[in-house]
Amino acid sequence: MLELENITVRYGQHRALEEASVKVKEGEIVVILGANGAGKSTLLKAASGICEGSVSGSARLNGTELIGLSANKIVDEGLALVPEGRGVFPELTVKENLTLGAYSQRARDEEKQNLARVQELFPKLADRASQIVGTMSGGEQQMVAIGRAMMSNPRILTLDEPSLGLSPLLSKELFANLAKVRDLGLGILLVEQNAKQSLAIADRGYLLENAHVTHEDTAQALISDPAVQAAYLGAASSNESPPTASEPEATPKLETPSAFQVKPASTQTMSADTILGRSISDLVDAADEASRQNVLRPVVPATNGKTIGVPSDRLSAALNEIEMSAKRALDRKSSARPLRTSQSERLQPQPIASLPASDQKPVVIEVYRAPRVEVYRRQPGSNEFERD
Ligand SMILES: Nc1ncnc2c1ncn2[C@@H]1O[C@H](COP(=O)(O)OP(=O)(O)OP(=O)(O)O)[C@@H](O)[C@H]1O
Repeated sequence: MLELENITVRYGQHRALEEASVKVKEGEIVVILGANGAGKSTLLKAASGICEGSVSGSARLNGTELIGLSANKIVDEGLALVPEGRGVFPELTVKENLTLGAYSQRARDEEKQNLARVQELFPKLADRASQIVGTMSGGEQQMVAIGRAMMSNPRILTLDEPSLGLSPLLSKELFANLAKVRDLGLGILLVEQNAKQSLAIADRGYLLENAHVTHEDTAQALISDPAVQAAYLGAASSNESPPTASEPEATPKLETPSAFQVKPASTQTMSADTILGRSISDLVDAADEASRQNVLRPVVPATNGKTIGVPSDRLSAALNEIEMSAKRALDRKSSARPLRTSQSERLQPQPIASLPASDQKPVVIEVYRAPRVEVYRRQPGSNEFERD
């Protein structure tokens, strides 16, 4: 059993996780739900020994303390992580990726049996053993990532948002595969934004909000909880009935993969002012005054009551840049074409070649998924968006 107890993580002054406690038994799927920035990835990284922040608390796997061990040693103990973004080697073949997963001491002796188990679970990985992973579809690459983690012969498999970027159909296949992995007797700790599909296969779940575990229950109870429905299952905005635990979801009606996904906004969004500890306009005023006096002055109060000096030239340069960007955006807007009105026109991506000369730049759509920014580009003449 994996027992995470009172895990606290700080990145400098920022508390990303506060006394979080989570348990996962072998043979069960546990899902952690939470808004962007709640601390979900941090919890998985802390348990796996790859967290960049300072970690305290206890993470025991079948009684062995993991905190303080190296990442390799933790894999040796039987905890494997499939990181966000998969972490496969795209230039290597499927077989090479799987073999690399068996580097740990506990896996080397049983490499053959583990490979057979992975290939039985994912027959496609046997059929495509010599395919270069970078040429595979997103869903297939996710299969390789899970297969690679399973090659380390883990007791507990942790996965960070495995369905990210997958079409509804591929996500469905992924969750069905995770249920099969659980049925082999492995414990699965799953961090997911796709609450609906993950709760449908999970046994239990935790809610992580603003660095704290705020609720823990069976998957079925979470599905029926009106607060969970409103925050994570979109109950308020849809007439769909929530899924039933342990029953795979019906085939989604929408079979066309979307060009990109925007994650649901956090219900616990913090204002920039709160994070900075001072209002933005206050900072701008301070930068203004500092640049007039051309002196170095402390402008950002730290949470410990002291102040952090920010060179006035750097701050005003940054603010100038923000202001210039805003002006450029306004200029673009004022010279833009008249708005099109028909629904079908609005849904059609505008071919770049037909735009006026002033608009002949690649279209950039920024999708905010706090605290990160994902940039999607559409090349001239193409209707496809590519993530940077
Ligand atoms: N290496 C780091 N240095 C500084 N702050 C970090 C670092 N990694 C994460 N954080 C911060 O810690 C908080 C929790 O981040 P984390 O990635 O764990 O959130 P999350 O719940 O997984 O979010 P998401 O769903 O967006 O991936 C965020 O405020 C994030 O900005």
